[in-house]
Amino acid sequence: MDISHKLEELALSLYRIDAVKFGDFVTKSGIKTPVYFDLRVIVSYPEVMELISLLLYDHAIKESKFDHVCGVPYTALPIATLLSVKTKKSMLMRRKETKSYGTKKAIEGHYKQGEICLIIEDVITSGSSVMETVADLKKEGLKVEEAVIILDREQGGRQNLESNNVHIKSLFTMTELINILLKNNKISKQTGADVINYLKNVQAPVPVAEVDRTLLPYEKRAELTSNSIAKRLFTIMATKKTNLCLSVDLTSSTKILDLVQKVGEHVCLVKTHIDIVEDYTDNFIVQLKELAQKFNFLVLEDRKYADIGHTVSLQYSKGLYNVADWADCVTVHSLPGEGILKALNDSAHSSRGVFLLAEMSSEGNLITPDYTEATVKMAAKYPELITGFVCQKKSTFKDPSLIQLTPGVQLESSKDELGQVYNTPEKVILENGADVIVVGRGIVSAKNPEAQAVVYKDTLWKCYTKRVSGKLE
Ligand SMILES: O=c1ccn([C@@H]2O[C@H](COP(=O)(O)O)[C@@H](O)[C@H]2O)c(=O)[nH]1
Repeated sequence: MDISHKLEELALSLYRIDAVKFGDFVTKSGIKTPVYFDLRVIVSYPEVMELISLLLYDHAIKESKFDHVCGVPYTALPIATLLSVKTKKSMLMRRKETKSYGTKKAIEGHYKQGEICLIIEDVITSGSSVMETVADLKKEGLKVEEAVIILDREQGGRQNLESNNVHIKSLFTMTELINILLKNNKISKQTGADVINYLKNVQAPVPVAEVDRTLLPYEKRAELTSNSIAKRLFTIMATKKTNLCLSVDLTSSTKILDLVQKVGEHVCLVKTHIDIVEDYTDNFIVQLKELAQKFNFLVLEDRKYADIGHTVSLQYSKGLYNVADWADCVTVHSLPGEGILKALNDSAHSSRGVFLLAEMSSEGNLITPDYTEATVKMAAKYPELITGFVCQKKSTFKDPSLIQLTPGVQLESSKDELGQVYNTPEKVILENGADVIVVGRGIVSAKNPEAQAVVYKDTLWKCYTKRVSGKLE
């Protein structure tokens, strides 16, 4: 087969069926782009599916050694199916949805530990979707050495994956595809130039050490992170225009569900202390997760794990509460050392995250600046696990891909009788760098919690927009 001729045929087919579009688009995380790929449409064109599988086979996988293929959900699933049939290698399927409370596996299909799985994907941008699939396969003891891709958007995905020891073969880079369309007069020189300029801009690395993370909008920070929960949380905040986390510190499951039903639309995150719920049942979690889906918020279990790794892995995934099954993220102390992160990294589903406690809001707490610094250093080794820090100061960390979760917030500065220190929204967002703001009793104990949640939401969002627009006094 004349590969370059066939690749040209595929590029033109993708253009013809509208899998490649040019114009003013906004990505899921709010970034403007002049080109958009939607390869979901290929399932309506069997001749294009056939050409893709032929090219992937001939160009990318004929020489590869593997026991299974696994498509990244969802667009790549039918392509993986065709390649499984063509290569006579079995297919594995990764569930993208959260497991339904302990019954379903993340990877479906028959396999043995140590076998090699080849990944199939349609388009890579940062490579994070491929990495999520790789992480789940590796947790099952499978080896993943290679991913074959139709289109590489040249936005860091190849480098990210190669640095995680996943070798990439793609049919096209974005530049190669644009050049074919230009050569065949499908797009104007101006459109081609717009795409190339866009690529130059997005490829310019963000100098992490120099950037002031607090001036970047959540949309941009969603693009920078490799942590799947941080990406979702940044995106939810940008979409729902709220950075309010409700700390639902009530002891009755009915009261919790009732409050969350009322304020769910105003929050990006609901924080639980599951061990204070007096009438806990699995059905309570089912209902909480239904509300999370309905109102598009994530759930943080503020368990503040602080034991040796082995014990924490049991506390996290066993026992009455089975936190690993339902909490999108959990809080963890760094005090016991790295073993606690190793344990969670091994037992956590790839779409789970950790907020590490680097500072606390309570008066007289024993955390020192050295402890905080060591905590931040420890987190850097686990980028896929760490969503951010529970902390109080802007200077605690620099990385814009991580989230600052700040508790101890009420509309007026004050203290409670047990040493909790409250700062105002202005102080924590504009001065202290908070990204997600935890409010408990400020809402829960209000006469009208729903109305008070709206007041907090609006005040907090106003401070954030002031911060990113650079209009700081
Ligand atoms: O340093 C910390 C870490 C966690 N928390 C938790 O946040 C909420 C705050 O509730 P309020 O009613 O707004 O005081 C609570 O669940 C704490 O466990 C914190 O306060 N400080």
